[in-house]
Amino acid sequence: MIMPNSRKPLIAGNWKMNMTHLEAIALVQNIDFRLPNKYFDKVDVTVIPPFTDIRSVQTIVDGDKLLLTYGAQDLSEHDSGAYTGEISGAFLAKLGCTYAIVGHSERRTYHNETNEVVGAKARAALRHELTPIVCIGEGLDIREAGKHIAYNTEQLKGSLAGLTAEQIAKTVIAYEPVWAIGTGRVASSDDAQEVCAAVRSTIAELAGDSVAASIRILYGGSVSAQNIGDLIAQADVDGALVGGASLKAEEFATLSAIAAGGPLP
Ligand SMILES: O=C[C@H](O)COP(=O)(O)O
Repeated sequence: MIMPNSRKPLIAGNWKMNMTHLEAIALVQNIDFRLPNKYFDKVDVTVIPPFTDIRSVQTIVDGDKLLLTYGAQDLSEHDSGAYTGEISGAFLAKLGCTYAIVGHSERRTYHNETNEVVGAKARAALRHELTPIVCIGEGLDIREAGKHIAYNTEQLKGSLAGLTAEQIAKTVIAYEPVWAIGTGRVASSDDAQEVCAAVRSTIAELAGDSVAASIRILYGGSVSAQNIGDLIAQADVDGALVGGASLKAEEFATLSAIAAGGPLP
């Protein structure tokens, strides 16, 4: 039986391919200005900028001793060597990253990343003490066919196939229905809960009840300050992977504050 666990919400802002390093500095400073330290007792907030921004973000976070963390949108499954254009987990760890997204649907779609590659990247992240945010999610055809639970369960199992229970315990899972990404068409909170609950049951099968009780499961897809309250209120939704709304400091700070249980900044 999966016992209730008080999981600290995580709000992760995936900037995707937006923001130069100069814009990144301004955005992080703006988020910090709007989100005072008191919120960080109740919510973890992280930004996931493009690789070229990470050094600048590190400088601000370290220099100003911000409680906000940061991560990367991808990493190589390899640690070093002749892999032109790739970025190693070792480099990201040295830059102070906390998280690395793996298997985002945009990587699966545009870069043909398979579950095997996603699993290898998750293991690479863990080798360097980065927390992988492992993304799964169904397309519209699967949702309309009513096969979304089976699809997501299989994608999750495939993506975590090479990981031990101890490694799974150190991951974050993000459920992002592809039809809700960047479309303004958010899944209902019931839809999000249904899949996130299935994810937790699958984690229990793979790694045991205690890991299932403690692992954080995020929802992603058109999350905004308007809908985060309903989403985070669901029993198995522990936060959000936010795209578009994470590029607006005021909205990102507001939705982070809502995830913390308020008050509004
Ligand atoms: O990683 C973030 C997701 O792809 C969601 O993006 P979105 O909030 O712009 O729909």
